[in-house]
Formats: sequence, structure tokens, C-alpha cells
Amino acid sequence: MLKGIVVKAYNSYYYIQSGGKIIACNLRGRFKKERFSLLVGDEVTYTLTGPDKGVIEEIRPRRSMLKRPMVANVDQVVLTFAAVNPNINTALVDKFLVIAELSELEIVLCINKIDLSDTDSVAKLAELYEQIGYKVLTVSAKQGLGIHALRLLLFDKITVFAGPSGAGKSTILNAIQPGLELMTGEVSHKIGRGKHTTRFAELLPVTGGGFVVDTPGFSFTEFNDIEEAHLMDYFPDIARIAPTCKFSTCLHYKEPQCGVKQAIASGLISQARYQSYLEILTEIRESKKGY
Ligand SMILES: Nc1nc2c(ncn2[C@@H]2O[C@H](COP(=O)(O)OP(=O)(O)OP(=O)(O)O)[C@@H](O)[C@H]2O)c(=O)[nH]1
Ligand SMILES: [Zn+2]
Repeated sequence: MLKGIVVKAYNSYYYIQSGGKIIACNLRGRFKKERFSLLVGDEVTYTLTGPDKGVIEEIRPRRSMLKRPMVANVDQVVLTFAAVNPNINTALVDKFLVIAELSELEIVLCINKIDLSDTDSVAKLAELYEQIGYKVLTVSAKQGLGIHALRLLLFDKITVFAGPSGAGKSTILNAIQPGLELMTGEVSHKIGRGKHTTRFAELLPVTGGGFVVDTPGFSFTEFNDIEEAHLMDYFPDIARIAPTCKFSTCLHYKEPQCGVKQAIASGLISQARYQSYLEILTEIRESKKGY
């Protein structure tokens, strides 16, 4: 049986990448009856019905499933921010981190446009997140700095790039894989990535093995699914200290004898991170009130 990976779904065809070739496949009827939705990223077995046509016979169990965009077997997310232009905003970084933690993906923090920023502030920022335990890469897509290290991280993995508009995601992907020719700058909003293309992601192959996902669709509405008491689980620096709080139900808000607040006072947890935590905690509270 031949094996492949679904890289694109379009017009009831599934395009399978298999041994360097793209095969246009249909689903066996029984999958339709089961209303099984095959996703980009799914690993399948298929039989050929023509030189580049086939039928999908079996779907391998999924290792993971990302909801936005809907992609199976995503291994990691590269959260991309510009150091400047637009200036990095740690509150926003922390929000993206929480969403990525929720999805249980490996996380890489990528700080782009270091050609425009001063070395000291980038180093400080990198250190803040490295101390929490995140992998941080500082790059300049424009000058090609750090791109090789990033490329190495993509090997044999399915990687989603997420981050605010203008961070340089498309420019980075073009630097990694020149053939992609993703549109950058303002044009990208109008052509190629219109409304219709956002729902269905496509896997783009990286030379040497691995794929990147072309339409990151992170959404912060997912904060509404988080219970107040669980928010800290998505802040590794806070979760580590939480067992030292006097009360096991401590939300590190106004509770007495809070180990987290002591850790902030002693510099073990950054004040900025705590502010981000409180901001999201408040958002969760407000959203629950609405019901
Ligand atoms: N100076 C500098 N400019 C960069 C760098 N990377 C990207 N840019 C510029 O930043 C702007 C935004 O880059 P894009 O790649 O379109 O950003 P994006 O994250 O894909 O944006 P969206 O498509 O809106 O999500 C473009 O004008 C790029 O030329 C860099 O490393 N240095
Ligand atoms: Zn506490």
C-alpha cells in the first residue's frame, strides 16, 4: 500500500504528497458514509488509479489536531513577532503563547526584523522567554540572519507560523523556501489570501522534508474556553511557582500568602508576565459574566 500525506483539499479532491509526487485522490465511499472529515496533514494509504490519480484507502491515527486552521498532525508553532515596526508587545506575545499552549504544540518564539532593532533590547526579550523555557530564535528575514537555524527546526515536521500582521511571516517563509513566493506586505491582504482561502489550509513542502502551513488562523476567542483556575497551566513560569501558594485554589490575584506574588517581588517571575496573566484572567471573568 502506498503512503502519503494530504497537503491540500480542493473541489472534493485530496492532494496527496507521496515520494515527491502529488497525487489527486478521492475518498473511498465508506469514509463519506462515516462522515469522516479528512484534513490537510492527515497521513493516508492509497492505491493508484492512474499516473497521478488515486483512491484513499485508509487514514492513519492522528497525532494532533489544530482547530484554527483545521490541520492534522501539526508538530509545532513558530510564533513570529517583529522586534520593531510594529514594535513587539509582550502582552500580545503572552496571549499567543497561551493559545499555543492550549493547542499542546511545541512552541518556538521567533523575533524578526533584528536588523531594525538594538541588540540589547532583543537580547533582553529573548532572555525573558528563554528563562521560562521557550525556544527563542532571533532573525532578520530581510538580511537572512538566523534563517538557517529556523530551517533546521522545520525538518520533518509540520509547522504553523502564527503572529500578528506585519511581523514578517511571509517574508520569513520566502527566505526559508524561495520557491514559495508568498506575497508580502499590504498586497497579501488583497490577493491570494482572500476570504475563501482562509478556511482550508495548505501544506507547503520544505526542501529536505517537512511542511509549513500557509494560513495561520489563531483566534483569541479560545480564551473563553479556559477556566479561571486553569489559566496558570498555560503560563509555565507561574504554574511552576503556584504550589508554593498557601491556598491550593489561589488564582494569584488578591489571595493572601501567594507564592507567585512573592516570586514577582523577588524577580523570579517577570512583572510583565504577571500583568499579562491578570489581563487574560480579567478577560475570562468578563466573558463568563456575559452568560
Ligand atoms: N527591515 C525588515 N523588514 C522586514 C523583515 N521581514 C519582513 N519585513 C517587512 O515587513 C513587512 C511585513 O512583512 P510580511 O512578510 O508581509 O508580514 P506577515 O507577517 O506575513 O503579514 P500578514 O500577511 O499581514 O500576516 C514587509 O514590508 C516586509 O518587507 C526584516 O527582517 N527586516
Ligand atoms: Zn498564588
